[in-house]
Amino acid sequence: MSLIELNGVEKSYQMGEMLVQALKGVDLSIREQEFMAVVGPSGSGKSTLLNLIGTIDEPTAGSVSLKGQDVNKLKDNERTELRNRTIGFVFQRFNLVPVLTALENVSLPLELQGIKAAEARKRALAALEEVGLAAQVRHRPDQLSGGQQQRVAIARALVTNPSLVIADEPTANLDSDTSQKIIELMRNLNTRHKTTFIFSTHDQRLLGHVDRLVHLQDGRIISAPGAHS
Ligand SMILES: Nc1ncnc2c1ncn2[C@@H]1O[C@H](COP(=O)(O)OP(=O)(O)OP(=O)(O)O)[C@@H](O)[C@H]1O
Repeated sequence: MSLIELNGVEKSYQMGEMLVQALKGVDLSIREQEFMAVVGPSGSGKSTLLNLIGTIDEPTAGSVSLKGQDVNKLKDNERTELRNRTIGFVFQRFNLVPVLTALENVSLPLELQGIKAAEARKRALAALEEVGLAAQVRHRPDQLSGGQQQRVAIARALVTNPSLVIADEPTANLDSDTSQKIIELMRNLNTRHKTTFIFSTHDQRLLGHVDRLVHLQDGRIISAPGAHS
């Protein structure tokens, strides 16, 4: 079974008088454990696509299914619950809570799920060790480099054991060496945990590790070869 299935997905935004068609009929099936990149020029619809896959936005037409469930047919609270249980997010600007330490940032999603503080800290510590930040757990975001902050964000996305991690331009604010290392880290975690990863990028040099490349242009997929092709 596919983890995610998009059928005939369209997305339009009303901008005053103008209708912007961000996605114009996208069919896409994403399997468990895939490591997939979405590329395309600015404005081609990458963020729109990731937001739909992440169930944080709804299509204007067509359907998005996650684990066999048509997301549009769920009530708001059911969709939020499915999202919290299934998907982790990594952002371009890291989006860490500035006043919290790395450990507290990574513990937070677990505590929000009602997991006791001691258990949450234990799991957060293990996640931070996995991304190579054992020595920085007590640092606040402003005491970490950009690459380290993104590692904290990746640990935070993974600590709840999601099936899928969505990363919208996770390396946009990083230099090219650090960007490579972040993609390699995501690839390692993908292999080790069998978590599906979908990330968007403008950087062709980061595509060496991917199973699949989805190329968007003007709201349409222009190539989406199968895994390992
Ligand atoms: N909330 C919105 N309201 C109106 N138009 C939007 C909105 N979000 C996106 N768009 C438009 O939809 C189209 C696709 O935008 P999207 O952000 O998905 O592209 P992108 O490929 O992620 O671009 P970039 O690489 O610059 O981030 C663009 O024309 C954009 O202006």
